[in-house]
Amino acid sequence: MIRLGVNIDHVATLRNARGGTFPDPIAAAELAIASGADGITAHLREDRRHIRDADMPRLKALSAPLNFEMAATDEMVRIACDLRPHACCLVPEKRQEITTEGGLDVVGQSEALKPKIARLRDTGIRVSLFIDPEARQIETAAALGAPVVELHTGAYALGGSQELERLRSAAETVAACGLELHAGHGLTYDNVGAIAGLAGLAELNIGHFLIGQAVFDGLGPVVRKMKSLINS
Ligand SMILES: CC(=O)[C@@H](O)[C@H](O)COP(=O)(O)O
Ligand SMILES: NCC(=O)COP(=O)(O)O
Repeated sequence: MIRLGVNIDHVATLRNARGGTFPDPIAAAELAIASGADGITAHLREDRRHIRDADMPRLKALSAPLNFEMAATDEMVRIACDLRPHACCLVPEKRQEITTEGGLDVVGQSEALKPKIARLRDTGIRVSLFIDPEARQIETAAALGAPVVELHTGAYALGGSQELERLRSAAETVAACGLELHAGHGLTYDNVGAIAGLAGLAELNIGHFLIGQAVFDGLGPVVRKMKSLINS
């Protein structure tokens, strides 16, 4: 069974649009879990544009594991080590970007990442690195001691014809390096099938599409449908 992590960031985007407390991302996470989500993913961005600090302990208290997406900054490492979520996924961040545009350059930033990964691991947190599907990035992730990589599927989702082959080849490298394989970004009902077919895939993290489609069908049915698509 491939696990489905439901990313609830964009429930918080909607909440923040009016500056109040509705809709509550934690209530959405509870509904997602009740509908079959195996975990909840939340990205505490440095600019707090969607998920806010006060959301994180409430998400951690839920019955499914929390995957805390974060930039590899001292501030975020401190917050994560205090919170102790099940997992932390280190992602790149640019202040002006609309969404996470690419993977973390673990090759270029390996020296800076090494102590942060070690600190998270020493705290008992499972560390995942959100990277592009490139052999050098995967091999460096393994050398840095990260047990998991999440391959960025954004370029594939935008329709790059070579991208599925890159992801397939990357999945082989992930297996050869002995890492656990996750994937996500930009996935929908229409494009998830080929990604769910990647050899060795353990987990998908999906957010924007699920929250958008929930406007039409409701979050429970949407989570159930995605869960059945990824495991069919
Ligand atoms: C890292 C990632 O792919 C998702 O968490 C995504 O970043 C959702 O948040 P944004 O849409 O703000 O990027
Ligand atoms: N890490 C990817 C993620 O959590 C969800 O990305 P998206 O489905 O919101 O594009």
